[in-house]
Amino acid sequence: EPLPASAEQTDGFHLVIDALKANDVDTIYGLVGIPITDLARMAQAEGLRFIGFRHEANAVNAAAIAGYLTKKPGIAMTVSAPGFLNGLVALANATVNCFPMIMISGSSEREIVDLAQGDYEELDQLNAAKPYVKAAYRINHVEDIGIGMARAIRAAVSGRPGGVYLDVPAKLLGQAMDAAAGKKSIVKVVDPAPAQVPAPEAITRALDVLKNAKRPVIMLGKGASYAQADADIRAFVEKTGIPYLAMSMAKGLLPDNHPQAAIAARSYALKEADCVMLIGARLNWLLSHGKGPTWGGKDHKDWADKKFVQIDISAQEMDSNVPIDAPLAGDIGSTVAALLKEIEKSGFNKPDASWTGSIKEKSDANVAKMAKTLSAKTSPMNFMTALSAMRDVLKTRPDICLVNEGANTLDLARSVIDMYEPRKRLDSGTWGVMGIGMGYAIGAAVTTGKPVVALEGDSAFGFSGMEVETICRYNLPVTVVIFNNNGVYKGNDVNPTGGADPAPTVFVKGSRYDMLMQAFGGVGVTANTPEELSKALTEGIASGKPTLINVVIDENAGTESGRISHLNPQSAAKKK
Ligand SMILES: Cc1ncc(Cn2c(C)c(CCOP(=O)(O)OP(=O)(O)O)sc2=O)c(N)n1
Repeated sequence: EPLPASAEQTDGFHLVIDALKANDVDTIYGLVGIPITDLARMAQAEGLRFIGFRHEANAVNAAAIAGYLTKKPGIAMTVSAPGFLNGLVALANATVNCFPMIMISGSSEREIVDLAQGDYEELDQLNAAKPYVKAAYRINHVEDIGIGMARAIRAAVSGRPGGVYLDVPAKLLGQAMDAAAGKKSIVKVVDPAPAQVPAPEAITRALDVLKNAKRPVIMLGKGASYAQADADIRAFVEKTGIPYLAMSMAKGLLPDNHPQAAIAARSYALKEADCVMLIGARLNWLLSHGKGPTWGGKDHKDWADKKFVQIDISAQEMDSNVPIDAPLAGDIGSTVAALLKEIEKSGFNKPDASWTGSIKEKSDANVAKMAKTLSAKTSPMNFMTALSAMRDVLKTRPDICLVNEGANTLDLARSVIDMYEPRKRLDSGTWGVMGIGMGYAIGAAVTTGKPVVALEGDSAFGFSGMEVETICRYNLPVTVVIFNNNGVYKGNDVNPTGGADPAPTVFVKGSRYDMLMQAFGGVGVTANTPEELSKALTEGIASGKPTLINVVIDENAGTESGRISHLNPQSAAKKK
């Protein structure tokens, strides 16, 4: 006999799922266990996709990149304490990179945690998360699930996007309430990321600074990619005629072979520019903090005499490193639209051909120099000869995502492999973190439904390599390419003591990563030549099957820490 409608009950399990579905969430990335296993099963039964991982960090990385690609918060789910802590690194990375996501973790009961009475996986997760996330919330009562999820969603995507921690005590899931009241408590968030339009006077000021510049340059950051204002950003670059640079994840916003691309003349452009316009790019370590020799300054503290225009959604970002002459606090889409409108009205004279011509000259010279290195025949392959083969294959598929991490593998691929469409290059980003590879590859494959290529240094791959089983389990169209030079950075290091142990930076020689993929039913290939690499990569992409290409790279190739070796501290005490 069905219960009368008024007596019908719902509970925390169902309301968490209802709240996610009401806000168009269709995928959860996670790793089950107490207390979320049934939540995952019920979510799946109610039509959500639950992608189960082998380590929480990779699940959270997948959710983070899904957030970056869709502008909707990626959703990750972990168990309490150790599962939560495993995911926290990737949640912090999402926050640093401004990727919108929510990590929902089961947690212990407050009354036991607060008396430190030793609960199962006891940890004060809410407070442990706070320093590393944009916002952290706990829901204690079943009737608050709707508003709590709404808060988390809005916190993740509004303003500067970031990682949000949502703490769900085990008891909450079992709490029951009247079904009708439960339905009423679900909140569909209205306009979660409202436009933030800059003040008209800020628009005028910025255009004045740009119009008075003799040698302006635009720097596009991943915030510009994230904005999904691709047509307006392209129109702004082309209408102003200003040469532009792109940070690694902004590559492809305009095609890398665009006539105004200054990427191949980056050092010249940054040194010689008298005005730099930052669009969704922060002046952090990746841009030498906007000062010093990179920017034409005498020493690393010297603020070269340049004018800066900066678009950032956070007003507080301005003057972070050097004074900003024309701050534009607003979302990039609204701000670029307002700049275009003003240019329509008041016009804009393109920079003098002496400036754009000098950049083109430098670019062409550098491209010619690189072409020589790329066309060299080497055996075994080095990074550049392998990248040359990859570049030619990937050029035929501008629509697929390239995930990239490593040291030399990251730095060199960034300059060799051109991107032609926005949001296709997904890499170690702001933190230069290793371990994003398989998580990002899975998140991108699930989100886009298209083939993904993950180009990995062999050490970088090791951080998330077990997820090749996850890739096979869901039969994802991911081709993992490992540049195998037998070690962290290079493979030729020796134990300084002369002892039998391997040097801290080397791995087993001749390792066969391809067999790892075969172990789970995927396709594994070893490539010793550019031809073998091209063939395997073309077939991997076309097959849509999980594929791993173990690329044999000269162990003497590359430099320690790639292009950031200068960040290593030097020992002052020389051992006798
Ligand atoms: C989480 C984490 N651990 C360690 C590092 C340090 N690190 C490490 C360990 C790298 C791997 C370099 O080795 P690789 O084999 O992946 O790269 P190449 O062979 O391309 O140089 S790059 C780098 O900055 C890091 N960035 N992030």
